[in-house]
Amino acid sequence: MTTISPAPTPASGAPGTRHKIEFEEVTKTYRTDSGDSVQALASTTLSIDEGEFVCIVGPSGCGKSTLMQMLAGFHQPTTGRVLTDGAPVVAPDRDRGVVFQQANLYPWLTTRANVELGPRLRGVAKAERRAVADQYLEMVGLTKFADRKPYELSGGMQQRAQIARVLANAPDVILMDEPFGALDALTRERMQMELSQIWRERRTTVVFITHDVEEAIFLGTRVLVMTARPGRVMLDLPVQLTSDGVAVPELRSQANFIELRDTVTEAIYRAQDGATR
Ligand SMILES: Nc1ncnc2c1ncn2[C@@H]1O[C@H](COP(=O)(O)OP(=O)(O)OP(=O)(O)O)[C@@H](O)[C@H]1O
Repeated sequence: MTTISPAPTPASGAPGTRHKIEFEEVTKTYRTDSGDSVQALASTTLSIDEGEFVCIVGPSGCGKSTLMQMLAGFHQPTTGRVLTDGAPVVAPDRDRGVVFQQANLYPWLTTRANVELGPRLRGVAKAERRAVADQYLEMVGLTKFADRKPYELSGGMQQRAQIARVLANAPDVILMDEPFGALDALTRERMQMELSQIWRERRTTVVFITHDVEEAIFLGTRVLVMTARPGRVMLDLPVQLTSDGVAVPELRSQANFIELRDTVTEAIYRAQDGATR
């Protein structure tokens, strides 16, 4: 039976334990072009351990992408600190690979050249980087399309190529912002299975934003639900549906899956209601 426990206290590790990712009382307020302030994130303290697959859900505009962009190093917090391996995040870094909703492949490069790009920019020798690219292209089922240009690939294939490109950079942490949001239902399910498989093989720390509650529970080892803006984590649920944490399609009809889905959905409704009051 899946355990549902209340959100852990902010510093959930033992004293002196170093987490993979830490948010220490992080807030974010944007200043718009017209001079207004928009507080996207309320004070957020959160820790994520190595190998966790953390899914973040919440109402539209609640600050999910803001949280991830600070973790990626695209934005700095207004107050507080974001740390990885105990060091403040000050800029984007190849240790944190980002997969966006729309695959952002370079259109003039072949699929293989796109995947090879990271190792190439790091000065990895040609034979080695080609071997790395081919390994990941095979992993995502794109070997036959290695010499094609992105426009010759379907949306799902481009997304797989983007994932291969991120993996080829051997990041410590993979950040995914609604990576399957633009895909049709069938492709989306296939991609979820592939991602789960990749995670089983590598156990890379993953932070994954989605609007799809079932996707979050299916993939995550932990699901965070955020309140409406200014966002903060209102629910922090561990998910243990299989012994190795890997998703299989049958999970969706299990009673504990449905129970978790209802708990998370109800929390999102509460968050939305809170926003409209
Ligand atoms: N660069 C920016 N300048 C001003 N306001 C911003 C900026 N980026 C985001 N915001 C505002 O901050 C709030 C949170 O945005 P964010 O994109 O983080 O939410 P989200 O939860 O990812 O939304 P969605 O689920 O719709 O993608 C929103 O009100 C948004 O309009």
